[in-house]
Amino acid sequence: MPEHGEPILLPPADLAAATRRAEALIPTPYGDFRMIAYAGDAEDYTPHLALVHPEMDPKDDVIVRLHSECITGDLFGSKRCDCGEQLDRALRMVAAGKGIVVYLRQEGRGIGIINKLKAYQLQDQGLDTIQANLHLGLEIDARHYGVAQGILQDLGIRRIQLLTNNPLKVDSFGEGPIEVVRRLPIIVSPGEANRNYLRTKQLDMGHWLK
Ligand SMILES: Nc1nc2c(ncn2[C@@H]2O[C@H](COP(=O)(O)OP(=O)(O)OP(=O)(O)O)[C@@H](O)[C@H]2O)c(=O)[nH]1
Ligand SMILES: [Zn+2]
Repeated sequence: MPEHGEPILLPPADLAAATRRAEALIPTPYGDFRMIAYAGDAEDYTPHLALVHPEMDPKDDVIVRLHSECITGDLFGSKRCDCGEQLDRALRMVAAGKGIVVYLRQEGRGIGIINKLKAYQLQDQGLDTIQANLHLGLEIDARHYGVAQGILQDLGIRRIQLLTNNPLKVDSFGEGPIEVVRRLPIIVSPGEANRNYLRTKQLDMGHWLK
């Protein structure tokens, strides 16, 4: 076990190995979705989740949101980030546009909730979201999107309209089998608690927030 303060090495994420494990219809305030769980291991308690509109047509340019897990924002409405509002907006857009939300279990940009809470504590001491990860000996962004591409392929999708402000997310599709035909912005108005965070994302992480 690493001593306190030592860098924590995360296991290499073999995310592309996830396969379809179970599915069921989930009625939500946004409408009905087919929820499909994808995991490398059938006993995985945190599988990636695809919420698929019942009339999604894989031959369309499907509206897709790849949403990285944020327990604080998605579940509890934390105002420190924009995730909860983005998820709400994405679910609305996907419900209206017969698309898909892929909920990727990459909490805290892939460092997990324990490290994210430590990073928040450092941010309360004056570090920004990038410096806090680095101070913990962790990557600024440890996420991978290969698994999401595997999920989209499993659903028969070839062309997508991607809901994101993050250039790295668009770039992750590279020359792969899924073509991003359009990027759709998903911008949340800043509030008091997330203003600095959003400014760092825009100025230092290159997010398209204008
Ligand atoms: N390590 C760390 N993770 C954070 C912090 N704030 C939010 N997150 C995580 O960041 C992830 C969301 O990333 P964002 O940069 O907000 O958005 P994105 O998914 O890269 O880009 P969009 O598609 O435009 O939303 C989620 O996994 C959150 O848990 C933070 O201060 N530190
Ligand atoms: Zn968040």
